[in-house]
Amino acid sequence: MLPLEEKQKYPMAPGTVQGYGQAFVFSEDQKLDWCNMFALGIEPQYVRNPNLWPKKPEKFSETVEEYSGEIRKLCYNLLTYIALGLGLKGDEFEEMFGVSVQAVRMNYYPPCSRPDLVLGLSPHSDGSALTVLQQAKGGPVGLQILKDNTWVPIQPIPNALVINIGDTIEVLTNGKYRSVEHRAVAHEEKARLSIVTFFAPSYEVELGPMPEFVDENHPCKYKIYNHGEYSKHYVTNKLQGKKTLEFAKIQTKNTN
Ligand SMILES: O=C(O)CCC(=O)C(=O)O
Ligand SMILES: [Fe+2]
Repeated sequence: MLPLEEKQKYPMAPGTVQGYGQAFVFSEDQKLDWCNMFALGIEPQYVRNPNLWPKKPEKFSETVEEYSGEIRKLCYNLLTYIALGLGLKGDEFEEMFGVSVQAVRMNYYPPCSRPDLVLGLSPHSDGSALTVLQQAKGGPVGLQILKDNTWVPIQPIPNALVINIGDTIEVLTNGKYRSVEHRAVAHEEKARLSIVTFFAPSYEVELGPMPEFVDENHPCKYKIYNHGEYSKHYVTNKLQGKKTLEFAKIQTKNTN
């Protein structure tokens, strides 16, 4: 592992999500997650901050480029099959998304002597369309998803990626496919590393439920909004379950 002073050459500035540090921290009183992150914007080029690309290890940048190129192809393939599975044209999402925004985040969860007192990463859904999550070999179970109000641990499968549906797909399908609420827990003795790719529409894209998923039995749940604004809202708020998705919800009158 790189020494701290090397990592600190690439700091995540307050209110930003790229570089080394802790994201989603908004107050002195906030209980911090037991996790160090290193995050980079990958595509399109304008989301990159070259000053944050580490010079060490020597092959880091080349490896990230190669890995991200392959994951990008995978995401486009997944979106094709998801579209076909939903009865849409295979290239529906690709066309709608424009030049998709891709970012990578490496989450390092050190061992914690009192894992019962902390969370590795607070509950949230991802603000992406799809998330591709890779877990380092030999690490402990850390990822959990919320299913029927119960946190279910996701056993890492060797050489397998975990694919999560993000908020964009939930909105586009008017809730037919829901973004998964998840969190990470720390382990008493073992460190854990996850490498997570977020794949999302271009920031200019206006999103809302597709007409195919709205009818009298399925009223429109989300408004039309700009994805760039949603992303901004997402990264400037605390991780708190699926709360950020409320940004996109059509407010129904409270009839109580
Ligand atoms: O480490 C994990 O398994 C979860 C990471 C995650 O949810 C994220 O980075 O958004
Ligand atoms: Fe996540």
